[in-house]
This record gives sequence, C-alpha cells and structure tokens, in this order.
Amino acid sequence: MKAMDQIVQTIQQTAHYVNTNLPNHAQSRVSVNASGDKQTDADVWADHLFFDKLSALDAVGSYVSEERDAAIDCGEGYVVTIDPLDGSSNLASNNSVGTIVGVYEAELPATGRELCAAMMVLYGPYTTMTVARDDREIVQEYLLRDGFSERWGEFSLPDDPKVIGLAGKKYARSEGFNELAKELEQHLKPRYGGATVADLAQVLEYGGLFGYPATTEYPDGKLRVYYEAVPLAYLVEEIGGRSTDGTQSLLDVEPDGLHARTPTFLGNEDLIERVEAHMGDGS
Ligand SMILES: O=P(O)(O)OC[C@H]1O[C@](O)(COP(=O)(O)O)[C@@H](O)[C@@H]1O
Ligand SMILES: [Mg+2]
Ligand SMILES: [Mg+2]
Repeated sequence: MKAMDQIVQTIQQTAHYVNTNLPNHAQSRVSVNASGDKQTDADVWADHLFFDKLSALDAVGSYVSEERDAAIDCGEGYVVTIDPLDGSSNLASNNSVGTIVGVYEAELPATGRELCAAMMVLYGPYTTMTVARDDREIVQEYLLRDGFSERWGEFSLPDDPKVIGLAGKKYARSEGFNELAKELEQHLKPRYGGATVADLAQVLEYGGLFGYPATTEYPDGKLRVYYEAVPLAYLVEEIGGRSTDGTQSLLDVEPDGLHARTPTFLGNEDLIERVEAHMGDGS
C-alpha cells in the first residue's frame, strides 16, 4: 500500500475508535500542555491513540503533536504533525470537536509549502474526514461509520459566502479589527462554536470566513502553526479558498518553534483580501 494511503487509513481507523469512545472522556480533568494551554485527559488519551497507531507505520518518520514538548523520532518517512483533539474544551458541553493532521515531506522547521497532505476529522452529529493530498486532484470527504469510510463527496468552496466565525473578546482585539468585524458581520451569519475544525466546516460548507486574530491575551493569535493553522490553510487553498496571517498566505509562515502560534484567517478570497487590506494598514 502507498505510504500516504497507510497514513490516511490509519487516521480513519483511529478516528472511528475516538468517535466511539469519546463519551468515556467527556468529563475530563484539566492540566497544562507544552504550549501552556489547558490540556484535558481526553487530549492525552487521543494523543496516545494516534501515536501508537502512526508511529508503528513504515510511512511515518516523525510524530509531532500539540500535546508533546518535542518531536518523536519513528525512523524513516514523513513528518506527521497532529492536533489529536481540537476544541477539547467543547467536550464538557457536548459540542463538536475534531482532529487535524499535517504531513510534511521535509524535516521541521518547514513552511506549509513542504506539506504534501492535510486532513481534518470532525466529530459532530456524525463523523467526517476531509483529505487533501498532493497526489490527488480533488479534496475528498469521507463519512466514517460502523468502522467503514465511505467516499462522501468532493469539496469546493461556495462562491457566495454566507457565514463568519471570529474569535476573541472584543476588548482584547484591535480597534481596527473590530471595525472590520462589524462591517463583515453586516452581511454574514455568525457561526462561532469554539472548535476550529467545526467552525471551519461551516465555512467549507456555506462559504465565508473563520478567523482567530491576535489579541491582548494571544499577541501572536491562539492557533498553532503546525497543528491547526497551516494544515487547515493547505486544505482551504486546495479547494479554491485562501488563507492569511494578515499579510501573507499561512503556507509561507516561517514558524519559530514547534509550538509557534499565528493569527489565522481562512475562507473565501474576497474576504481574505479584505482582512489583508485592513491588517495591511496596521490596524
Ligand atoms: O476559547 P477561544 O478563545 O474562543 O478559543 C477557541 C479555539 O481554541 C481551540 O480550542 C484550541 O484548540 P485545542 O482544543 O486543540 O487546544 C480551537 O479549536 C478553537 O478555535
Ligand atoms: Mg486545536
Ligand atoms: Mg488540541
């Protein structure tokens, strides 16, 4: 089996197991992970599951997780970056969570231009997995159920954007950004639920903009370059959308460390251009 097929299949199978057993981890204790973020038992549980399965593959040479301080050497092969459980703070309130995976051909540090695949799993009312790969023309969505992964559809971003999901408390965001948000929210329906994967799925389905800007709490934005921002940017750009940190595509961001963060905007081209036009004048 092709190396990339091994990785995709392993993520699908492990995601099935996560989906089935997540309820056992809903009431999770909270501690702190490598990037100083809240870490739940469920985060650690999911990280161990994906590590056990992925590190056993010949295709995987390095396992790099949001939940671990350092990269784990697994021999020859691709570098796999992973957010085992995205939006884990949503578990306690029984809201959607996800898993995000990036596959790099080059050793880290690397920009998103070295990605050759990215995947996102959404554990919502049902479980889906969206896969973008260099060696495939289309971005494929799978429905994961009863241990099987059915091809469910091809992704393309709707031209006419409908929704917007912007993070951050207003007092903690720049005045300029709040002005932009006010303008954009005139015509777009608010859709923000606190898990990047779930909020981005709204944008992928209906068109629009998802953004986690720099705030006084997170001066570099909250989302991690290797585990969230860049793999999702790869996916969005593969289906005709765009990404930005405010000035450039997220795929050109040069990360300063394994747990580097970046302001993150993902969505339709015209909305990303408005973000850049606004941020470009330093507001
Ligand atoms: O609570 P906030 O500040 O709105 O942040 C929500 C963001 O934090 C995250 O939960 C961080 O991800 P993790 O749960 O993987 O740490 C994102 O999924 C989400 O977009
Ligand atoms: Mg996350
Ligand atoms: Mg996480």
